Amino acid sequence: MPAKPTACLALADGTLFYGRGFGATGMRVAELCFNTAMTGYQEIMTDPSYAGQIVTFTFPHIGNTGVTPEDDETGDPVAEGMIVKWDPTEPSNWRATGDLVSWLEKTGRIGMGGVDTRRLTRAIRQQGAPHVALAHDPEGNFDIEALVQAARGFPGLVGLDLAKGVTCAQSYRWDEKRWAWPDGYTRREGPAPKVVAIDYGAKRNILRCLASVGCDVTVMPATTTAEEVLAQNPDGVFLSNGPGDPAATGTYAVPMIQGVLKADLPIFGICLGHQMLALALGAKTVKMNHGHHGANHPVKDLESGKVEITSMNHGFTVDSQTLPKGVIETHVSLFDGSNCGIRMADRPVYSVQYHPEASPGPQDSFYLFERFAEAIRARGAA
Ligand SMILES: NC(=O)CC[C@H](N)C(=O)O
Repeated sequence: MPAKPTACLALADGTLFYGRGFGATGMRVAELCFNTAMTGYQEIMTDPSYAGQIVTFTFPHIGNTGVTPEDDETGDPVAEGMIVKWDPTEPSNWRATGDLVSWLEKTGRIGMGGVDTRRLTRAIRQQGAPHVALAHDPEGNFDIEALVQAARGFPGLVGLDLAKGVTCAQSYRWDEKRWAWPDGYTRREGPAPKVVAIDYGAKRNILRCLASVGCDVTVMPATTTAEEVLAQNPDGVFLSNGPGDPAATGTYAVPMIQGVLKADLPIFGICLGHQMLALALGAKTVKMNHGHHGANHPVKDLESGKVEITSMNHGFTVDSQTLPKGVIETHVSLFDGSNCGIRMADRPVYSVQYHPEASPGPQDSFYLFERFAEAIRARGAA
């Protein structure tokens, strides 16, 4: 710790953490979470589901592999800032085109190093994801009272629809497949079943996974109506991940999903998409204490008995007690028993709370994309 810290994190309860600032300067207010992934900091920072949040990385070495535009899950970082144990070092990776610190500076995100992230993680677990203000000033001048007040002024994520801020402005086609050595990204070609993917803040790797299992993907904005979706004549509909409170985004997404359900098409949802499918089927969602954010979360598939190690990023959850008749709980978290998947008993409509696209994380759950493509083909699509 230098004589004069250049970054300060103020929690709404008045707890203060000091460290070394890097990246952009200024102040950000947000909800604070922690992520336990050992790799993939760039994918995490650019995951649109992190809108309104600052991420504490429990893995101490962050920044070692630099950054590359190939690993962006969307255009620029979406998380408001990052808190790490050690200051980022010079990157060492053949894929790197830049370093983490310059990238944060260029894209207006604050970083803070030199923090006892174990103590901070414990505080997050004990308090529930706190509201915080993170300030970076190279001169080290902080108005502590103003920072604590700013943290207290953050409205929180409950009731917040953030999907409209991160969705695409217009529909577009997607044909890029998953990254594979030695060719990197390649493109899907030829006739294929048509999938409409509703973008509530979709991670690019989800779209790549859909293309990799042979879907012709059209991405549509969050506020698209059921009529507009069905006018595309899709063979299947995908509901993406995204930030904020599913109940708030659900005010317009749920009527769309219910309209599409009437058309009896295969539907697949991930994370926010899972939560909103559950809402559309009549269940309820609730805010969790500190959520699940990491790449090491064990999930049990209740139908096969198999355990998958999954990637997670969510602060809300589906209350499985509220699932209506005809909707089956298919997956549960082995950390806390919370709901991790549902399906309709009588047709290929299903969703998971976790991230089968990984990015970052293990790829145990890729079979869910294959299952979606099979369900579509089983109904006679190209
Ligand atoms: N990754 C996501 O889609 C997150 C969903 C929702 N915003 C949550 O925090 O629970």
